[in-house]
Amino acid sequence: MNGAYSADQVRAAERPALDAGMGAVLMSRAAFGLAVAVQRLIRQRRGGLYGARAVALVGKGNNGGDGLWALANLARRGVAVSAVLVDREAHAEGLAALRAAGGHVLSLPGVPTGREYLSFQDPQSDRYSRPVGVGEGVEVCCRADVVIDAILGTGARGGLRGPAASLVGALALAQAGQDGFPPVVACDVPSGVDPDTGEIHGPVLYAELTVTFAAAKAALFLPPGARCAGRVEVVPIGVEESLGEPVLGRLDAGEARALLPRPSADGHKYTRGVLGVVAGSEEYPGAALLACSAALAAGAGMVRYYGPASVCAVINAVLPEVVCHSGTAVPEKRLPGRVQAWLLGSGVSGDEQLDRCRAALGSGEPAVVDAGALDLVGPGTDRPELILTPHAGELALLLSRLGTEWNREEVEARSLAALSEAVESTGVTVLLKGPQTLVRSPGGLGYSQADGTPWLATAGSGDVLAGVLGALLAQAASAEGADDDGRWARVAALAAVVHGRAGRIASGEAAGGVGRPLTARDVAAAVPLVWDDIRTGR
Ligand SMILES: NC(=O)C1=CN([C@@H]2O[C@H](COP(=O)(O)OP(=O)(O)OC[C@H]3O[C@@H](n4cnc5c(N)ncnc54)[C@H](OP(=O)(O)O)[C@@H]3O)[C@@H](O)[C@H]2O)[C@@H](O)CC1
Ligand SMILES: [K+]
Repeated sequence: MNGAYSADQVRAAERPALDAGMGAVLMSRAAFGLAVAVQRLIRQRRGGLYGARAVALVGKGNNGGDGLWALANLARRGVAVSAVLVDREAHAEGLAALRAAGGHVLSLPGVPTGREYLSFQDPQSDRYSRPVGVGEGVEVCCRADVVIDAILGTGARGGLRGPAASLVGALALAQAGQDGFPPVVACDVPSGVDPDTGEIHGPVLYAELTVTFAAAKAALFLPPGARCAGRVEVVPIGVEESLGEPVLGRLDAGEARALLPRPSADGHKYTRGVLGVVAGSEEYPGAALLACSAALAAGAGMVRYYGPASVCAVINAVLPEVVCHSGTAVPEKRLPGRVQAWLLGSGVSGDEQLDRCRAALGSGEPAVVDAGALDLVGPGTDRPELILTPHAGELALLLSRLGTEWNREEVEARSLAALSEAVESTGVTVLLKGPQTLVRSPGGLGYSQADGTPWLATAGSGDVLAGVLGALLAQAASAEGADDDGRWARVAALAAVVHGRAGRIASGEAAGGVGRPLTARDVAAAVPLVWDDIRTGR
């Protein structure tokens, strides 16, 4: 499985090698991997390295050291390279290597440029670094073929400060406003992003590629930081065996393939999982239709629908496979018919549907709790088999109801903290919808999935996800074994994979296209194709 690790975990894994005096070896492996990735990018853009220009923004620590060594490597291959020093110190050996390879050294205002600075780095040198203002720093970057962001890595605490913040702030404006801004390659993590939480404090550059060492850092899996990271490439540096368990997992195609349910030869519709759906309302019948079609498409053995007679009529006109029950819920009584799992809340409104949701929740089976039913889950519920599926705004409302004031923007800015608080307060599993879908349950590993496409942000898409998750939950609940702490989070992560991939199929991206608009119905229709698509392991 792909996993993401905290800065402390990576530091601990590096410790034995550092104690054995291998720090320089680790850095040379990291810098070499970074240089190779940058060369590849330059070749894609210009065909060759000759005449190309690379600039690195260089901080005071080892992240800056990686950038300096990578520039030295690029200089030896004919690339014209410059380092822009943004702090009062720089990695001494890296700086010496860059100078020896013929690289230029520029420093920002507030960064010493005179002999006292150089004497700290290189007592023999009579060369001064050239002072540049923020404006010239921006121009130098804009003329480059690639900008390497090597200001802060796993040693970052808080956002960029001082000269670095001024330069990155100005570059971020240029990047936002200028089509021809060169691609940015982030060294280990985008500077300004907290490596453990993905939170962004202050200015930050959007990278096309992040080259990260030993393993992905948690920030590369967590919004909003992950959105600044672009594509992520992991460069092994020889400490990977010591990393231990990741803090966040990501199901890859192979694992998703192994987890996707398949019917057994002697199975029947009941052993394949019966899903009870309380969704939609007279006001929003479409949510019920989408949820039921997605559940059928994701392989539920049978779908029972519970709701108003008018919605039952709509469903049966389009989906004759669904067994509909229009009776109202009697307090304290089970809804009729056996099910292995529930999908509750998508598009529900009115007391009748909420009573049905309450009755279903009281029955003890696992359930997807979406939209209108989220209000039914309170503090200390302590049922990991309930999977809540809020978006950022709904999670903010849930947390506020549980006792801490949050708004949507705060959830988006601190998504891991928000998710963790919801899980800890309620004791249920939570799937936070978004470009990176985050999942956590009270026990076991959390997940971050990024399988979809921006085209999925369309009305009804959440109802389809809820239907897929409901069907997978019913199938997981009726399957033998796999009764471990992590099963609920794993099912939720798998649903995110299926939904995301169905979106990429419906948008044409899975077949190599550039993407096209889709409807939630298109996504539901593409769900069964995921079983084939995932077999190719792409
Ligand atoms: N260890 C190894 O063997 C290997 C490490 N590798 C590489 O090293 C990177 C980690 O290096 P690192 O530990 O030197 O930290 P790094 O991120 O460069 O920060 C440096 C200093 O910046 C400062 N600082 C902090 N926050 C700040 C802020 N907001 N604004 C301004 N300054 C701030 C803070 O100093 P302080 O301010 O506390 O004096 C901090 O000490 C890692 O990401 C990878 O790229 C690879 O080569 C593989 C081998
Ligand atoms: K960086």
